[in-house]
Amino acid sequence: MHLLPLVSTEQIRQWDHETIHKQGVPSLQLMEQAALAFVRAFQKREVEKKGEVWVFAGMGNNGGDGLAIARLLRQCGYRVRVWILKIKETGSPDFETNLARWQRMQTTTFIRSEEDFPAIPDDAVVVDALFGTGLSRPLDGLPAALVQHLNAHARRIVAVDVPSGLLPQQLPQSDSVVRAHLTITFQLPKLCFVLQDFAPYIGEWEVVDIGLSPAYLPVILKESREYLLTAAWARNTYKPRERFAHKGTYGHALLWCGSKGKMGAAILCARACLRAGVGLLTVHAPACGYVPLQTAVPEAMVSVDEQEECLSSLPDLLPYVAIGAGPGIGQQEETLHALQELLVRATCPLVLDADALNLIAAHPELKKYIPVHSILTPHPKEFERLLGYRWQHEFELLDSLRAFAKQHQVYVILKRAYSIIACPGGDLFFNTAGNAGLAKGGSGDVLTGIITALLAQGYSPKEAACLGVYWHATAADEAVKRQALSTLLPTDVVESLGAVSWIHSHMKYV
Ligand SMILES: NC(=O)C1=CN([C@@H]2O[C@H](COP(=O)(O)OP(=O)(O)OC[C@H]3O[C@@H](n4cnc5c(N)ncnc54)[C@H](O)[C@@H]3O)[C@@H](O)[C@H]2O)[C@@H](O)CC1
Ligand SMILES: [K+]
Repeated sequence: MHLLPLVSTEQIRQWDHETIHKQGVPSLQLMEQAALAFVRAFQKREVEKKGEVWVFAGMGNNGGDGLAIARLLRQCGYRVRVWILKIKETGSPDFETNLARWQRMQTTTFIRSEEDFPAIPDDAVVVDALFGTGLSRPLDGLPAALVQHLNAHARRIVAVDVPSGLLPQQLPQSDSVVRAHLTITFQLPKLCFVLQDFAPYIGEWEVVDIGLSPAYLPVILKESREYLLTAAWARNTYKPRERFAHKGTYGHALLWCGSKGKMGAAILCARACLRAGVGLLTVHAPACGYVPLQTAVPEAMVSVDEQEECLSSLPDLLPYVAIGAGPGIGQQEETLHALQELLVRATCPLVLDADALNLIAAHPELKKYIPVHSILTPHPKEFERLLGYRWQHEFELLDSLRAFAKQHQVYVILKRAYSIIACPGGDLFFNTAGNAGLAKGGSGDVLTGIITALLAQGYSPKEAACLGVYWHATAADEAVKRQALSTLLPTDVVESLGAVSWIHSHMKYV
């Protein structure tokens, strides 16, 4: 387990409710725990205490959190000021209690109209505690004006739980949503945190544990259809090498890749496949690839195509338990025919990438031949070609991914920042590891090699897709410790596959 469910605000409210009413944790105590968790994260990130912290609080529980945070930050030595958006007579009970506690230490200023908006100093950090998950509709009137004032004048905004004005289940359409630089959110990440359309509002984000009852987590996990991949999950899923293993234990993979001018793709893919633990590897490549492959990847066997410059045939497929196809193959007519034959004849799931996907997109009649449980690894443009249309927004993208995976009974990996893995059963997995150094030709070839290796070693297609994405990304994170984002090469990612920390807990020195 150890996957993190990405939740809706409804789910998290239900969890709050269960913790308060079934586990008997008073809501005021929960608020204090939330504030404390927030302050710990805040302290690590906002170490400068030169400027003041300006807390803007609403009158619901998010505002109550803000007041408790103000008190705790003050105790930690920050200079804190509090503004309260006064839109009604009385706030929630926990807000009122925390207001009284704060007012015993320091005064507050109430904002009743736009004339009350303060000029915000450049060195102040704004804590946005106006509205949280209780918001029911987009902001308007005075709250909307205050949000716009903060967006226009605050140099740094840290949001409590969610940026105020954001409705996590709806696209942000108005400009009355706080544009936070950092969001410190409670207990679990919300689905919108991994969606591109929400990124300008959420900024960086961090999840803090506020101590909601673990007894309720299984209910959330059961209901959830979207998850975040984590190191703990990867550690659990990864199968360590067995003492009495031999090369046959870890499968014989075939990579069907390369063409003249693109043999590098085949080489990168093959190196990644070997590093990711495959027992035996054969690369089927055009004749022009024979010497480069044998030289650059001596561990791999090479099966030579009849054609000099592009793929036109298949080897006997019987020996192989996993097949990766596509890197560097080009889109020649002969290759198209051979690809169709591969799709028809393969008896194991395939990993399909790059021009294999483009050929399928250009000849949609091929889709019906894709073996069930194959793994497709398009980047957004390739997925758009496969779909035949462009999605308008991220929620539509998620629907399209699910529908495509279900219709064709395949796993789709949408490669981008926060890659998404869509499963035929409807589950979505999100990866938040990795970095912009991966935005370079050759990164996809490495991913295909890793996933093919995992399939060959007996991982299920779902595990191979998810673990492959996570391994690739965390290897890139490891590699940038010695490289800049701009200088990172796919080769560095391959070389770092063995350096990721989650893999090493399995080493047994006996
Ligand atoms: N006991 C709990 O349930 C906990 C809640 N926590 C905090 O509580 C937050 C949720 O608190 P609440 O449910 O009180 O709600 P919020 O504090 O998010 O805001 C709701 C308040 O805004 C008003 N409101 C809603 N929509 C509005 C709109 N469009 N324009 C103007 N006013 C509007 C409501 O009448 C209500 O007073 C979470 O985000 C989190 O910060 C944490 O303290 C942890 C524990
Ligand atoms: K907020």
